[in-house]
This record gives sequence, structure tokens and C-alpha cells, in this order.
Amino acid sequence: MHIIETRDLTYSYPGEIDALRSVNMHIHRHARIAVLGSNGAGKSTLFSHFCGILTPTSGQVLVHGEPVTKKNIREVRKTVGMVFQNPDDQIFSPTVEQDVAFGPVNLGLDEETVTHRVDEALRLMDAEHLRKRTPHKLSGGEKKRVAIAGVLAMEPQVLVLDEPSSGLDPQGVRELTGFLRTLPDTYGMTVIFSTHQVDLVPEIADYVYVMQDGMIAGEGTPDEIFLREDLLRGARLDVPILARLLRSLRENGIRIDAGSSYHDVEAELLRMLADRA
Ligand SMILES: Nc1ncnc2c1ncn2[C@@H]1O[C@H](COP(=O)(O)OP(=O)(O)OP(=O)(O)O)[C@@H](O)[C@H]1O
Repeated sequence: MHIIETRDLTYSYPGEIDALRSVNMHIHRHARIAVLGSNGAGKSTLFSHFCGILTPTSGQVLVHGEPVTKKNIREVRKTVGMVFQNPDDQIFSPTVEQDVAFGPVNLGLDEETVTHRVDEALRLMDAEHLRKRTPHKLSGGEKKRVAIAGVLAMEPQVLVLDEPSSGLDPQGVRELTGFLRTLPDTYGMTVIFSTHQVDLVPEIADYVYVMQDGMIAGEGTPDEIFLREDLLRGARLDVPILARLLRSLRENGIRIDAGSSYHDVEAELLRMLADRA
């Protein structure tokens, strides 16, 4: 069974704005999924359906094989945690630690468990030093860390992140990338994220959906997707720099049998150079 599935998911905002058109997705447990697409392609609208913020105009969203309905929405929101694109949409308590505690308290957890979850989430997001601060006075990147911590503290089975790297400094992006990559193995989570930073995709994702005009224009592994130039151009996406390098080497007769993540390519290049030396 898929942890999240959409069947012909279609959504129109008032004013006949067709944001999603017959979207079909099958997301396995423990997968790391990237959803790519240009501005307005429908990524945020799609994510809002995963946790029942929006209700389909037609079609279905299934979580653990069950269609999302008003009746099971509480369970669905326990299962699927959403980090919004704009942290101001989800941070509102007087202090950071109260904010991160908000979800676990709402889940009805006892005080000791809440404290433990808050400590752990702040530690994972390297935000312990911010715990007494006022959230709305934090920098953009600090707010982002706090927003992610708030969702982690609820320990959802699926973590959905809309543009998680926006606002983070380069070190913050590296830390987040490493962290998201390990979530399925370390915490048994499934990770779904959107990004405009295509270089991050091979580092985090094992499967990619490309959206265009509210539809799924293509899907596959990062290696498959980043070879499809027409698909990328149509969706106004860049090719990751490493995929470009691999293509150029291939066109010049040098085949590198590696995945498209930085570490795979680096290891294979070093091995080839060592063989030549
Ligand atoms: N609240 C809303 N009311 C009306 N139309 C909306 C609303 N939110 C989004 N839309 C429209 O729905 C379409 C999909 O928007 P969505 O925000 O899902 O795209 P996105 O892929 O997340 O874009 P971005 O990369 O800019 O975040 C766009 O045409 C957008 O203008």
C-alpha cells in the first residue's frame, strides 16, 4: 500500500483557476520525493491536499489507502506534517519553544514527552539557542528552522516541505540536505519536498515528479529526469550542474557509471583518475 496516493486529483480555485488537473501520484513509505515545477505549476496546491487543507474539486487523495475525509482529517494531520513555504504562516506563539511545543501539546501528549520532543526537534534543527526568542523577530532562515522543528516535534510519518531551503544560508542548506536524506533510515519518515534548487534534488531525492500547468509532466529517478531536456525546458527547470558535467563528459567519450549525487560522481571520478595514474 502507498502511504500517499492521488487519483485524478483536480482542483480549481474560485474564479476558475485550474491549479491541479488529474494528478496521479503513488508515494511509497520511506521514499524521498522531489516535486519540481515553475512558479504557479501547482506544487503548493498539491501539498495542501496531502494534509487535507484543501479538498479536491474532483478525484481523491488517499493516505494509508484511505480517502481523506472530514472524519479522518485529525488522523491524516498526525500522519502528514506540512512545512509551509512561508514560515510566517505557521509560527505564531510568543516564544520559539512554545511554538515548537504547540503541535505535540495539541496531540494530547504529556508534559515530559512534549519537553523531550521540543528539545529533540530544536537540536535536530540546530535551533536550541533560539528557544527563548520571539519567533516573529527571527531572521528568515531562523524562522524556517523553527517552522521545520515545529513539524518534526509532531513526529509525522510523512514530512512535506514546500521550498525548505529558501531563506537558508549555504551551510544551512547543506545541513538540511544531509538531514532530509537520512530521515527515512533514521526516523522511518517519508519525505516530500518542492524546490527550485535543482542541484539539491540528486542529493536528497530518489524519485522526482515534474509539474507543469497543474499536471504531472514527467516522473522518474533523478538520473532519468535530468536526462530529459525537453521535459525540463518545458517545465522551465534547470539541469543540475553535475548532470550537465556528466552529459558533457559523455559527449566527449567519457562514460561515468555513477548516480548523479555529488558523492557518487566524486567517488567515480577519483577512482577513474586513480586507475589512470
Ligand atoms: N489562494 C489562491 N487563490 C486563487 N488562485 C490561487 C491561490 N493559490 C494559488 N493559486 C493559483 O493556483 C496556481 C498554482 O499555484 P501554486 O501556489 O500551487 O503553485 P506553485 O507551484 O507552488 O508555485 P511557486 O513555485 O511559485 O510556489 C497558480 O496559477 C496560482 O496563481
